[in-house]
Amino acid sequence: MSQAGAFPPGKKITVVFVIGGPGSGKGTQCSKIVRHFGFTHLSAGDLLRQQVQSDTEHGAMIKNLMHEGKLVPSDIIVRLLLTAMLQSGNDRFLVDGFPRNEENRRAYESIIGIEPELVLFIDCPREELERRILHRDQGRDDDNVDTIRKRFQVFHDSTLPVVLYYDRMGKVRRVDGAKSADAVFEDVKAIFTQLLTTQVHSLTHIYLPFSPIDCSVLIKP
Ligand SMILES: Nc1ncnc2c1ncn2[C@@H]1O[C@H](COP(=O)(O)OP(=O)(O)OP(=O)(O)O)[C@@H](O)[C@H]1O
Ligand SMILES: Nc1ccn([C@@H]2O[C@H](COP(=O)(O)O)[C@@H](O)[C@H]2O)c(=O)n1
Ligand SMILES: [Mg+2]
Repeated sequence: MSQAGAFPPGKKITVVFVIGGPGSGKGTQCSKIVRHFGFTHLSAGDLLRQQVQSDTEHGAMIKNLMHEGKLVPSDIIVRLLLTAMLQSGNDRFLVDGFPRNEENRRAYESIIGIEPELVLFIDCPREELERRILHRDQGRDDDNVDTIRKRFQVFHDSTLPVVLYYDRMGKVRRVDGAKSADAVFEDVKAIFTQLLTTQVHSLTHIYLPFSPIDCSVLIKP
């Protein structure tokens, strides 16, 4: 049963999925989008790392799966995303690093059920991805050569098919992630500007079922 009704009624919730290989720049671009467009950035990986750090019920299992570059059960990550969305009080969300596979996508549709407006796909060659991650000094347990290789395999085998699914729906906006972070954001900025302009335009064309003169028939003599 979808929890879409858990959001305040009458509030349009905008969800954008941000998908790309490990190290493609999802977090980097999401930080820029937040500053420029006022979205709430929900990093699936960060939500899971918080579970590990706070040693929750699933913390140990999540830690082991992340160390292996494997994906955690979809209901866990989807319920973490839902809780974060509801707690934020915002109505615009960047869901970073999700969905990662078909199971993620189906669990999201079943539990949250808010169709993404767009899927931002940050495309970047593998050699560049590996270079970035091995130079990234964030102390992540999964930024080692072995785990990186497994994460790449998951991205290729499980995540790219999800990008294809949304591409068939015309929802994917691809950017060249190999450019500089600022140059990538120029492309990202154009995509989000178009999205939000279209949304404002659609709101100003709300259909009124009757013209003002019709009201006269409702006024008792
Ligand atoms: N366009 C870019 N050019 C060069 N370096 C970049 C670019 N974008 C991000 N980086 C750097 O590459 C590393 C990975 O970036 P980031 O953490 O944003 O990627 P990510 O897609 O969120 O990765 P992960 O999936 O592992 O969380 C960081 O050190 C970041 O500073
Ligand atoms: N939908 C997801 C997203 C992430 N994970 C696990 O977290 C790891 C790190 O993700 P980043 O986006 O921060 O790179 C990822 O390798 C997975 O182990 C997940 O299980 N499901
Ligand atoms: Mg990231």
